[in-house]
Amino acid sequence: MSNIISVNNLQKTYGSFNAVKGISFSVRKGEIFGLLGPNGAGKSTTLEIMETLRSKTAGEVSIGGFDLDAQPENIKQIIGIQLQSSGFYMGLNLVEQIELFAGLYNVKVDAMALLDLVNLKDKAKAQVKELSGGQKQRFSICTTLINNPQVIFLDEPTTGLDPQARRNLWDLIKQIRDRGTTVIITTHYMDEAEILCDRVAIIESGNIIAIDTPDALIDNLLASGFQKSKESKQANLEDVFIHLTGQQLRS
Ligand SMILES: Nc1ncnc2c1ncn2[C@@H]1O[C@H](COP(=O)(O)OP(=O)(O)OP(=O)(O)O)[C@@H](O)[C@H]1O
Repeated sequence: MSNIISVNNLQKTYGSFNAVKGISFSVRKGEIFGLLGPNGAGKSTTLEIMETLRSKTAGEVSIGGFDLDAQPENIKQIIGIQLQSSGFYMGLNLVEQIELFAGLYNVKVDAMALLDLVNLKDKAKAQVKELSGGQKQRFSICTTLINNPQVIFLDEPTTGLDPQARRNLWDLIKQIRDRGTTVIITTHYMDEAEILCDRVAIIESGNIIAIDTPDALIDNLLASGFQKSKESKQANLEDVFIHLTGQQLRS
């Protein structure tokens, strides 16, 4: 698989504080790539630099063959960025929001088809403030797709969602990947990363300390002699919750 993103020796300092300390990684076309790490590790900073929303201190970034320093406008054309609720316009319904963004991108979209993809067709005439948390997240992911991007960036997309809404969102993100879009995601949830991500980079204090498939990282840990102190059960409380509250998609 060819690389669609390449980051080389990326650094970011805020005053005298080194938030990102010279990280390098590549993202393959069509994969879901996770940036994992504790609070303050530098995930959002890295993501926002790639999204052209934040300046970098040093290093090179290329996306879709375009150089971040020389061709940021070309990069903007081929990426999709997730807006938070505050980025939406009051008083417009979902279809109108999509059409507004499409106008800004100067592209034509089938708003209903996009809403159908994220299972929000029945909310077409609703306003963002009338959506549940999970529906808001699905709509915000929907808006990343308006310009038919090659890469989308999702910053902690499932934070605050209930287990079913999270699983629905995972299915949606996989569906988007399966359509050929590369997905970069940050998350604090390791179960999410394990299920969703093709590869992950673990960032700590501005450095990448591991990068691989979740499977390979787990196998490496086991090969080092790691053992859990307690045998784990075949199901957990989340399985109980999902089983009791039903698997159907919430609307
Ligand atoms: N605008 C800023 N000015 C100064 N320091 C900043 C700024 N933005 C981020 N930082 C610092 O840079 C470090 C990395 O922040 P960043 O938001 O990238 O971390 P993160 O891994 O996304 O964390 P979280 O998981 O909490 O979102 C943190 O120590 C943060 O305090």
